[in-house]
Amino acid sequence: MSTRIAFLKGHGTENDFVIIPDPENAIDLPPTAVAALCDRRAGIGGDGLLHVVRSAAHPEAKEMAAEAEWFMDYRNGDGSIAEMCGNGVRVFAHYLQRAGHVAEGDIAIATRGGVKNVHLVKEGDVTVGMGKALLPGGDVTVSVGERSWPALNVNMGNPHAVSFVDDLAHAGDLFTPPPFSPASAYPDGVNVEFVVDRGPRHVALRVHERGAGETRSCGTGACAVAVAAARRDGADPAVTGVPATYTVDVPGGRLVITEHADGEIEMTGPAVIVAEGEIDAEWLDAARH
Ligand SMILES: N[C@@H](CCC[C@H](N)C(=O)O)C(=O)O
Repeated sequence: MSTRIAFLKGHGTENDFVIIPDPENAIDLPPTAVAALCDRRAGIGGDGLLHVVRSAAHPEAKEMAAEAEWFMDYRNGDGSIAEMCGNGVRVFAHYLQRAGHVAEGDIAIATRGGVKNVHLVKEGDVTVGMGKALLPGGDVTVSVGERSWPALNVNMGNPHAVSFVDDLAHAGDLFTPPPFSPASAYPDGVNVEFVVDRGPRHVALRVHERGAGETRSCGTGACAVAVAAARRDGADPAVTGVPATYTVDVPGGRLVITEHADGEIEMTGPAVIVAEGEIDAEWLDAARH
């Protein structure tokens, strides 16, 4: 009889994840195995994978262990590594609470994008301190077919290009990554958000995620969009001294983003676990090669 490995499946505004609890970092998860697990036909299916590891047990997180017991080793659905995942960190924290590893209240989670503070309540939405946005500057252009738009380069730990468009349909089918220029703006690839207005401080987006394709939501992307919208609207909290709150509709739901005068950004949204089960270890072993 083959060994089985526990997994869960969850989502945040329908940005969906395979969750692999592995406190001691004992499970080998090369990119091929991650891509196989995230495959929607031959695997479990997900936009990405949340590898749940104790910080002290992971070489990339050891230095954060004193501050944050758990490390979100985030992988994109194609097996590539990303610095941060905003929807993922809410689902990650919710999993830790459900598994009894943490209690309600404030907890710190280590990510490649630094330690993030998550506020957990008994039931309901989860709020994450996402840190500050960096605006590296430069003129960036994103295009789809014959159309092109200026984009704001926003770094939320991971890279984003935010373009305001007249109609979300202008983003096309998003089957392939939208071309951007200059290539030097994003040497490691980029997540691209297309944004329209829905009302005062209320926008909607579609996103093409690096390493995943078009997804139903992107938490870091929603934060990047709120930052871009605040600059466009003359509501930059660093200038006005007043926090700017934006409602960001995504195809899979709604996120609320507040940027404070000191630049710190908070995101609130749902976190859902939908299933748990076991992976056949022989299948996973074959997927590693
Ligand atoms: N869906 C995520 C972002 C995941 C990482 C991204 N694809 C990247 O490569 O940077 C989110 O909710 O932030």
